[in-house]
Amino acid sequence: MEVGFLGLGIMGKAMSMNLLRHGFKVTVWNRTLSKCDELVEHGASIGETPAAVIKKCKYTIAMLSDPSAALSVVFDKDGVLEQIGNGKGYVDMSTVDADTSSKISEAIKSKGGSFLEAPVSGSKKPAEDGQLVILAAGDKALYDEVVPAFDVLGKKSFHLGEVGNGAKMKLVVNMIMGSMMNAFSEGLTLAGRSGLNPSTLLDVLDLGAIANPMFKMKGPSMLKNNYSPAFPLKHQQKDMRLALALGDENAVPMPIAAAANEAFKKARSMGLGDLDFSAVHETLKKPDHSS
Ligand SMILES: NC(=O)C1=CN([C@@H]2O[C@H](COP(=O)(O)OP(=O)(O)OC[C@H]3O[C@@H](n4cnc5c(N)ncnc54)[C@H](OP(=O)(O)O)[C@@H]3O)[C@@H](O)[C@H]2O)C=CC1
Ligand SMILES: O=CCCC(=O)O
Repeated sequence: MEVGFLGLGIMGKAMSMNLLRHGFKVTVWNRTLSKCDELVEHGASIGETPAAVIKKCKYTIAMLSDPSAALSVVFDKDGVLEQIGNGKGYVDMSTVDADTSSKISEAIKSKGGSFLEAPVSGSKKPAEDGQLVILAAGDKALYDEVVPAFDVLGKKSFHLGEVGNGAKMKLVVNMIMGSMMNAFSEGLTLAGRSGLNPSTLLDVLDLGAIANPMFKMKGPSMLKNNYSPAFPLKHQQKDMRLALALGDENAVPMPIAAAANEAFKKARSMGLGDLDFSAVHETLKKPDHSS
């Protein structure tokens, strides 16, 4: 199967590498074109623009940072819309809001192409290992056609109905995750400041009812102040912002998510946006008055 891939950031690189490893022919494009080189070393071809990738491939996947990137790649000069048409499918796996996804869907369909949104749960390691959870919605015929790619990228894929449902599901999941990360950070800090060993807290948590893979994976590196990015904090804050907007639309009070969003904003203001989202932990540290 031949696929195009637009966006080779942390996730896009791991996902396209995985497709290549499983025998897919992959044509890649990235805004910073030099990021294509490593993929080419592993057998990928390069498309000079998103339009060139769409022209070459029957199916194209996108994995871009945010709504403005997702819209730009479709609507701008040399973008997806210039070459999409009958018999071509576009699968946007970026995390965006339902409105953005619907705008892209309408534009693609108006040119005769088919569209699927398919954001994912799971981070860098699951992307490398093909263990993502795929939250697809939109054209069911396209979904059925790209299942072989989803089977390589993920451990499970859902088709959630009409366009927008995948985006909403993803935002709800990440809203919960961002709130949990803040509670976890507060707990680690409280343990340390009140004279407990935070490492022992990790062991206790892991044996109880709130044990989860995120605490287990992130806890030890947070205690070492290691925030090497798997899921960049700026993207987590974008997801909190979009989830809060969904809460506004539906009149759902979300005081916990709102507080978590403020903490992620504070972390961004401290210059931590490109670090892992667990760097929100740094917002709780005492300022250093030693100098
Ligand atoms: N990292 C993670 O754990 C997960 C991330 N996600 C979501 O997946 C998406 C990608 O995340 P991730 O790979 O971590 O992000 P990165 O920041 O690593 O990569 C972002 C990608 O978007 C591209 N991009 C940004 N702005 C534009 C633009 N205006 N026009 C064209 N391309 C642009 C970047 O290009 P360039 O290289 O030129 O900057 C890069 O390829 C996001 O929506 C994120 O929320 C979902 C699940 C997990
Ligand atoms: O959007 C990012 C999700 C990260 C994860 O599910 O571990």
